[in-house]
Amino acid sequence: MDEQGVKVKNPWHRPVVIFLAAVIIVGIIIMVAISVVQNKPLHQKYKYGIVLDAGSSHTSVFIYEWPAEKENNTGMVRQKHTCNVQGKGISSYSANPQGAGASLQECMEEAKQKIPAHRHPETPVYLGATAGMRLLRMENEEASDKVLDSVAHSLKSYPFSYQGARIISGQEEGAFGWITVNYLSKNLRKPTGTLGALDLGGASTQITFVPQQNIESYDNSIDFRLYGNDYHLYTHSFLCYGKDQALKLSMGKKLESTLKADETDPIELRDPCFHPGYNFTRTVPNVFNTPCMKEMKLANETFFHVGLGNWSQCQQSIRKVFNTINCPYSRCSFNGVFQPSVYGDFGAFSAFFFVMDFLNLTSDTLATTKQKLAAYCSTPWKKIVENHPNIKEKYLSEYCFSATYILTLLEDGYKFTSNNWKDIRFIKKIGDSDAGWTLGYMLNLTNMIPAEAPDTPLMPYGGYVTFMFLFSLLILVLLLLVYFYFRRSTRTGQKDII
Ligand SMILES: Nc1nc2c(ncn2[C@@H]2O[C@H](COP(=O)(O)OP(=O)(O)OP(=O)(O)O)[C@@H](O)[C@H]2O)c(=O)[nH]1
Ligand SMILES: [Ca+2]
Repeated sequence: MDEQGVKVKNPWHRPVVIFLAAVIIVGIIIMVAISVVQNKPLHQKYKYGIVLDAGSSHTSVFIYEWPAEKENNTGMVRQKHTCNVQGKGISSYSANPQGAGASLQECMEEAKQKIPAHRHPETPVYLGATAGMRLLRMENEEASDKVLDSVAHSLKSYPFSYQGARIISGQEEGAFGWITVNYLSKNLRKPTGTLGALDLGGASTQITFVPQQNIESYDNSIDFRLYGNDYHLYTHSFLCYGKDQALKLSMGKKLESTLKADETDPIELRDPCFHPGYNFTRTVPNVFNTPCMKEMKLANETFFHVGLGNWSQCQQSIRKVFNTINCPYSRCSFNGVFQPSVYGDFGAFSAFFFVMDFLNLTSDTLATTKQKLAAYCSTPWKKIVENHPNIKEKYLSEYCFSATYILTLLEDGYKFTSNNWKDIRFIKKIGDSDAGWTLGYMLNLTNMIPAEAPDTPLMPYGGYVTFMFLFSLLILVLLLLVYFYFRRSTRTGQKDII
């Protein structure tokens, strides 16, 4: 047979094959491109929320953002921006309530810049005040109402959706801190354990965790149903046991035992919680100007606060602020408050972190922590100042007291031991969001954590794209294999004929 006859029989004519292959490849590219583009999350569409944390020592403004179509998924809300309000907390404006509202202006203007204008009207803004305002309300309810009115008036003047300014309860503060850390750690939709929350503020401190034992007091129990799981939480907030109020309590006790009411000479308060060589003149009313203590009338208006730098004596003096005598339950932390045994891992944030991080004590054993702290406390004040020229002296002078207070609170108060000390993680942030009550508060008020788990798509977006890609690749490989197979068999046929 001649060559022409063979050519006519060959169905795999080159141009046709190239054309077909090109069409298939282009088809596959289009298919993958469409699947990517069509299913891409619309990440331009973000929603926003603003929460003001009006703490006892200062106010912070938190701006959160989340993809509009994924608001019910855990871990989707993230902190976009924070702004620290200049000056002290809003409770310090009791004598000048208008000043409280005015103090928020700078940070609220910043919020206007950070959030796209077309989202302003739908962006909720909440203000929650904590222990500083709880104390002011105890002292002077009219003044605390005026301060709240002032901040409410100020917040309403912005183009956001004002949702209220109120004093949150200690239970809320503890529970929302727990929700925040577990939401950010993505613990809430998994069967794994949860993270307890330890928050140390200036005026109060909170402990919240899922206990193994029964909760014997109604006030300390709080229930949540989140993403289809039930959580039975233990929580307690100790008013007056934030680190600033605890310092006053501790100094007040020392003053009471040192000073006599008829004393007229300038007197010295020799304090083991401050560095040797530290000497500062303080006024007596400045220690007792808190509803956390009974006022003490003293002849002296001022006293010399003199440091001794003795860690173990400091701990002895701090123990006196915890009352461990009366416990009407099977077990207590202190001051007659029920507490089950601490259980599981804990995230310890705010001042727990600031203090332990500054002293490099976030990852030591309890014994090493104590040794290092003892050495730090006995370091002369002059040397401490030399070593840290850029830190405010007020903060710097208090680290020995604060860290000793933290150890005593955790060990003697909450009953952590050297065995479970490693379960405490000193943290500031999880991902890029701060640990604190504000995120949990917003998630709760915007119903962003549903009680039941939302339906999930059959396949996640990433899995879908990968599947489409691999499947297309498989088709291409098969086509190529078929092509080469036929080409070979055609050639073999030609040879046979020749
Ligand atoms: N060393 C140090 N201390 C800080 C820092 N920020 C805040 N503090 C102090 O740490 C303590 C606790 O601060 P926060 O957690 O902000 O307390 P708060 O929210 O104002 O107080 P509460 O209303 O009791 O929660 C206060 O005594 C603050 O003065 C910091 O960056 N470094
Ligand atoms: Ca706080």
